[in-house]
Amino acid sequence: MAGIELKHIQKAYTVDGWTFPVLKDICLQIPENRITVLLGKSGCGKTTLLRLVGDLEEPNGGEIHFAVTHKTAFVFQEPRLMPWLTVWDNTIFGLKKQSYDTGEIQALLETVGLDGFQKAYPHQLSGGMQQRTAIARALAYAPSFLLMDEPFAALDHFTRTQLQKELIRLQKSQNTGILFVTHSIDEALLLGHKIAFLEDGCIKKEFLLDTDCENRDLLSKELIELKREILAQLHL
Ligand SMILES: Nc1ncnc2c1ncn2[C@@H]1O[C@H](COP(=O)(O)OP(=O)(O)OP(=O)(O)O)[C@@H](O)[C@H]1O
Repeated sequence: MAGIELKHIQKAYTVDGWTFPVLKDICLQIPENRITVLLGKSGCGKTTLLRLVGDLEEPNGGEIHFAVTHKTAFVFQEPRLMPWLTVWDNTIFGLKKQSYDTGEIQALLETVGLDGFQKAYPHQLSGGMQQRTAIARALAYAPSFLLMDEPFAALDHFTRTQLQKELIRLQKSQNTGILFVTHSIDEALLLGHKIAFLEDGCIKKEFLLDTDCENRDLLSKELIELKREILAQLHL
């Protein structure tokens, strides 16, 4: 099996003696080398699902199947960099000394647009550059799947648009699978090869997009129609 398969995943939390289900019956195929977007309203359980896939939490029921070899790395909404470390040292943070190639790390920093900033500290970077460092750190680990939890939500429109484009380029060049959480329909339409709409603890609908991510136009007839279809799911 290639990619990740979620079979009838359940997850409930107990707070103050009261147990409530968040994920009731999640079935989803997350393909390798593609961007799968998990889209849904605030509080519907997107982060919970991402944490289960990243093995940060255990499901109460169901199964998660991975391809034989897999490595996951996270990128969160906040960059979560070490303030006392440079861009370079943040990027290699967590890697064993002999396990990386200096030339490859340099190439990675060039790819994410941070060449020349290797010696800069986080406070000397813009928000977008900090998030690029977080992406470089995750990619330095050479994951088969990158798990991204609203990584651009805190950025301004222009930086967000630029990083979305860069992510599409990076995904192609690194051939990494991405599970990307967002509650922005536009972001889902721009990035997703597959969009999984999460509601009421289940994947209510999946949308597959044929067009190459690099050539998407939110104002195209195809994407406007798809946006209408997604909005219709929201019952607003
Ligand atoms: N560790 C926890 N203990 C108890 N309840 C939790 C825990 N983590 C999440 N929850 C609850 O699970 C529900 C889903 O939370 P989750 O963060 O997965 O949603 P989300 O879709 O990612 O939301 P948002 O888009 O606002 O980030 C919420 O009601 C939240 O309060």
